[in-house]
Amino acid sequence: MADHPELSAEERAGKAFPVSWDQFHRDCRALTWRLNSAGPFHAIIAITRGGLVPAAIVARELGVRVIDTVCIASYEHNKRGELQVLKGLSADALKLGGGDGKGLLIIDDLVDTGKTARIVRDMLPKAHFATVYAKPMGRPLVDTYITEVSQDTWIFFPWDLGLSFQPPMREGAG
Ligand SMILES: O=P(O)(O)OC[C@H]1O[C@H](OP(=O)(O)OP(=O)(O)O)[C@H](O)[C@@H]1O
Ligand code: HPA
Ligand SMILES: [Mg+2]
Repeated sequence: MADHPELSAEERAGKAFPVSWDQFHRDCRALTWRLNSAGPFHAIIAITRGGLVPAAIVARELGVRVIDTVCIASYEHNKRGELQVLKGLSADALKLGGGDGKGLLIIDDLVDTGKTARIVRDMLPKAHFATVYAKPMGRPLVDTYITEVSQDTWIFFPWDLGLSFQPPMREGAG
């Protein structure tokens, strides 16, 4: 190990914000309530992979049946790597959005630094951009979100969590 090992994004974040499946489902429904008045939308564009889960829930609630993906990888576990666009928008979805994204709904699970959002916004400048959670740096790039957490918070999504023993809060209690 190096003398000064680089801190991961999660370690830098410091605070933990774990989200259960129930909570996530409720937050996605709350997001849909807000989006309902911003639509109608011709199609949903999910930013993979984290955007796939909220996109499925929102699509069900709004009755949207055309769903495309923009596949972007930026974090390897909790370390940020180079942003990579692995797959762009399909020609069909681009056409539905008239070339500039009008009437399309882009969905991701969260916006953190905003770098992922910036790439997709540049692809579809007139699309509506929604995330379930937002941190201050990325928030200006999002049109609709539900919960803001501080920049030094790390959000743990239910698909990355499992049940485990929790020691009592008071030291020595048993
Ligand atoms: O605002 P940013 O700093 O760009 O970070 C936000 C992005 O990071 C995460 O995706 P990640 O690249 O880790 O891939 P995943 O969705 O496949 O987990 C998250 O799902 C967002 O897409
Ligand atoms: O807070 C976060 N949680 C999970 N994935 C992330 N990717 C960027 N920020 C986060
Ligand atoms: Mg993602």
